[in-house]
Amino acid sequence: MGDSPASGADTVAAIGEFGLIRRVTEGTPQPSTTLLGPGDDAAVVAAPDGRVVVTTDALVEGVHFRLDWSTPTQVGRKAVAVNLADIAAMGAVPTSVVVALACPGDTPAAVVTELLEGMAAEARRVHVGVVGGDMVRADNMVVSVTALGDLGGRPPVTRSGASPGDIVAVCGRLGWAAAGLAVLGRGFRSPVSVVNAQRCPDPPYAAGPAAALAGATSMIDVSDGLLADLGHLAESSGVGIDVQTDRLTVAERLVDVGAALGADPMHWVLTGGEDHALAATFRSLSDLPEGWCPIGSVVTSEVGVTVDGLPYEREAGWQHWT
Ligand SMILES: Nc1ncnc2c1ncn2[C@@H]1O[C@H](COP(=O)(O)OP(=O)(O)OP(=O)(O)O)[C@@H](O)[C@H]1O
Ligand SMILES: Cc1ncc(C[n+]2csc(CCOP(=O)(O)O)c2C)c(N)n1
Ligand SMILES: [Mg+2]
Ligand SMILES: [Mg+2]
Ligand SMILES: [Mg+2]
Repeated sequence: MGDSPASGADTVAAIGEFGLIRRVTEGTPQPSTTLLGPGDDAAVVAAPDGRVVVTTDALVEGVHFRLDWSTPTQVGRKAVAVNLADIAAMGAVPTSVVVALACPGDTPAAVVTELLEGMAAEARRVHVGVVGGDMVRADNMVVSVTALGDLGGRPPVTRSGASPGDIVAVCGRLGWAAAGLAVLGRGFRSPVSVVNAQRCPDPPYAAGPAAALAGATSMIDVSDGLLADLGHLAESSGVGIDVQTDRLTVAERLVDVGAALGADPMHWVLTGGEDHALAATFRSLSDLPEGWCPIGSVVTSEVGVTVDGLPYEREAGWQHWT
């Protein structure tokens, strides 16, 4: 599964760049919004409302995933999912995905094909195609995805539209991937529910456009941690946000894992990234679409995020390089 380099005929180096491209693109079905798919210098995709939403995020082996923790399929799914979550966080629906893969030459070709199949599978969940990509040599694996999306005629839901008096709400899981990371980091492989949440998120894609339709005033996906990402909303909007911990449910599974590892599960909920829940603000409680839960409010205090009215003393979320 990638932890022992393959030798012989079926490595990336043996098949070569163009053989590999043929292997992963030929015969791949495309949805009707793909007007011209992989194989030319660029793809052509429909942009139904004349505007295109575009986002990109890269996953790096050893930083975002380990091939002894996750299958190539899970890594591929995750790489696409984190990007589709950013499209959803704008209130858009995805229209297509392009992918880039860098890996060493002794990577088994099966690792590459499974990874790309995982990407295509996650894209298929939202009825979009992988319409192009790139494959290059590198010392470590890097998977980079660009996703395009469509606003369906609505304005984008930005990070900057929250105002005092708004309700802060979330849709999706919080703390599960962080619990999974803690489990994997200690060398365990179970409970599988939290470990799988770390291996690949299950973002509530449809909740983004639903929030937009319901009049969400701002929105973000939780990639780095709830407090860290609400911090981006607060800063962009120039507001304060207070999170009420009695509004946050800590799943029984997280309580159990926290007890087993001597960790505080509420800390995972407040600061764990990688579940890609959506967090948004709404003018009133009655605006919240199904599946959204109120967790706090936008306040007039200084710009930033508080927890139960107080500053949070620990790290608010993940930061590269610190
Ligand atoms: N090198 C860059 N050049 C231009 N814009 C960038 C660059 N890196 C990040 N940005 C922009 O900065 C903003 C914040 O980026 P960030 O990666 O933190 O957002 P995100 O993808 O929502 O979070 P995450 O990466 O944790 O999933 C985005 O609009 C992104 O496009
Ligand atoms: C092997 C391994 N070590 C650590 C982590 C934890 N981790 C990595 S990136 C990130 C935040 C989102 O990143 P980004 O801001 O780049 O989207 C988190 C919580 C992991 N997933 N795998
Ligand atoms: Mg990003
Ligand atoms: Mg985001
Ligand atoms: Mg992102």
